[in-house]
Amino acid sequence: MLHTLGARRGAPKASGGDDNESDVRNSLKDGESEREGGRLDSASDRVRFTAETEAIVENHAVKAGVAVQVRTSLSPVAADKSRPRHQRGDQVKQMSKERQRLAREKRASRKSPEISNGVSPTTELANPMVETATIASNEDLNCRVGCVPQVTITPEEGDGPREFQEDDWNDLDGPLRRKQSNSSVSSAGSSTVLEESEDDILSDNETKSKGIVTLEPVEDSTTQNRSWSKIKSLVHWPFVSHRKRLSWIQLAGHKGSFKAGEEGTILKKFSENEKLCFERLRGERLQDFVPKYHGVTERDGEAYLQLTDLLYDFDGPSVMDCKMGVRTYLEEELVRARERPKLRKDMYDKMLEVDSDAPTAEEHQQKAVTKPRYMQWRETLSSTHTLGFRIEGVKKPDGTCSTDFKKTRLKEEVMQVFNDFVAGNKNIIRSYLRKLEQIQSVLEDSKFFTQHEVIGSSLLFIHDRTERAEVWLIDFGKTTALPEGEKLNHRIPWQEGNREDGYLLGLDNLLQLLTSLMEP
Ligand SMILES: Nc1ncnc2c1ncn2[C@@H]1O[C@H](COP(=O)(O)OP(=O)(O)OP(=O)(O)O)[C@@H](O)[C@H]1O
Ligand SMILES: O=P(O)(O)O[C@@H]1[C@H](O)[C@H](O)[C@@H](OP(=O)(O)O)[C@H](OP(=O)(O)O)[C@H]1O
Repeated sequence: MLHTLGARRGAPKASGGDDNESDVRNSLKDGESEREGGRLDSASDRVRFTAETEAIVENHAVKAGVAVQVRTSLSPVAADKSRPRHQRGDQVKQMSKERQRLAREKRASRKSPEISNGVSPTTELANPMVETATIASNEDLNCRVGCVPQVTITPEEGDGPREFQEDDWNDLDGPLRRKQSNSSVSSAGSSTVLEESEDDILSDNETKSKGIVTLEPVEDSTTQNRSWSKIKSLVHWPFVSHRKRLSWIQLAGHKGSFKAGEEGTILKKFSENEKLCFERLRGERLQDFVPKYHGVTERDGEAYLQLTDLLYDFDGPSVMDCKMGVRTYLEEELVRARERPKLRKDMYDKMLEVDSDAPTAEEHQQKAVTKPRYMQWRETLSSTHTLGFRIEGVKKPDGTCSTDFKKTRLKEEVMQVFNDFVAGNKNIIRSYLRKLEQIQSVLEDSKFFTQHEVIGSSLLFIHDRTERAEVWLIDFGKTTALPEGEKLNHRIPWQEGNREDGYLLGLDNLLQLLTSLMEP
């Protein structure tokens, strides 16, 4: 059984809000009215975009049999016409083929979690333009909001529910999925977009972890990692805890994703992608900054990654999870939402909890939004877009946990949370700064980092009363390899197609922000 403590997530929005918040909302709404008109009607769904290129959208409208209305936004993203239209269309086709290939491979490898390649879809790099990393001013925000390609789906009146397709299964079982085992959708059954998408089933608010959890022990596990088995038999653990429940801190992610592992380890639900990342990290200096990976283990037919429990050596630790990057969804997710849009009622509900004005009139009518739409909204509401990272959750030494940072966006607000987190202790800030500098230098040198799009990964800050302070990179569930020979800079602004994630922009900003906390 899992217990959750701490502040309730997504508390109803206080009225008013600061000027910048209303700017965000107005900006989004302006974008919508701008998109009115220019409609291309067709069969099952009506899809509306403010997107990077008309070519991509048109291409998909034909393929997916959906109606599209397109308006190029005035944002820097939309204004980027540097790549020829035919190339942009080809790029999408290539991604689509790549996904189908991955799905075929995934189906073939379903029996064994060990067999899969987890290679990400092929995309090309757009003309890079290096931008000096600075903490974005609040004035930048409107521009940033304008940069967001939006996807809004309105079911056509009179259209029936869409049948669950073979391709939907491919989505369920894609290399980036690890939650399908809970799904009640069977291959024999059918499902509607709204009624039974796997996302709806798995992602309502109650499934998210918000703080302290009790992890179930793992019994009868069979580890596949020989060296770890050897270590286990050689080391005499002070107490046998793998059959005990573990009181643990999980500041983000879905409940039930973790279980207690062998002494000093935790088990995370298997993800092919994440496993590949840990394997590819072998031999890299970056390994010193990620939880040690002890192989795949199985319980009741379910696979888990066995990882070092980063909390293990701490006494009453304070913990903070910062999700890195200017973007929290994969380009692939954006493309998929256009090709086969799925409406998420749970995400609409989460939006309402924070701001009842956030959904558009259509979204209110459908009582649902697409995942990219929700993720983009989360990014602009928080500091993801402006600072390249956001605070997901904090656990303090008194045991209180908070994950109520959805609207923590301004630099000053983020600094305040950090200062509270370290209780104004400059020794701890200094240690964190040292760690972050090391991480920055290791990342800049890392082959792995250069060759991967790092999305949804967090920096986990942990310190305790001894003033020991450590930072680790966690969560590689959505970290995907680039095609052979391609590289990311991680500071170049994201434009759809260039796969840049803004990870280093976020890290630069974190460093700058903590440095200013050192000032008297
Ligand atoms: N190795 C670890 N040691 C200690 N704590 C960890 C470790 N890995 C994860 N956590 C805790 O669990 C939380 C969620 O971790 P993680 O982001 O890996 O999960 P997830 O299910 O992939 O999340 P999401 O659904 O957001 O992608 C973190 O915020 C942190 O509190
Ligand atoms: O933090 P929130 O507001 O609860 O929103 C969740 C958060 O953005 C997660 O990163 C995302 O999981 P992934 O990063 O794995 O996509 C999840 O999508 P999901 O519900 O589809 O799992 C969202 O619901």
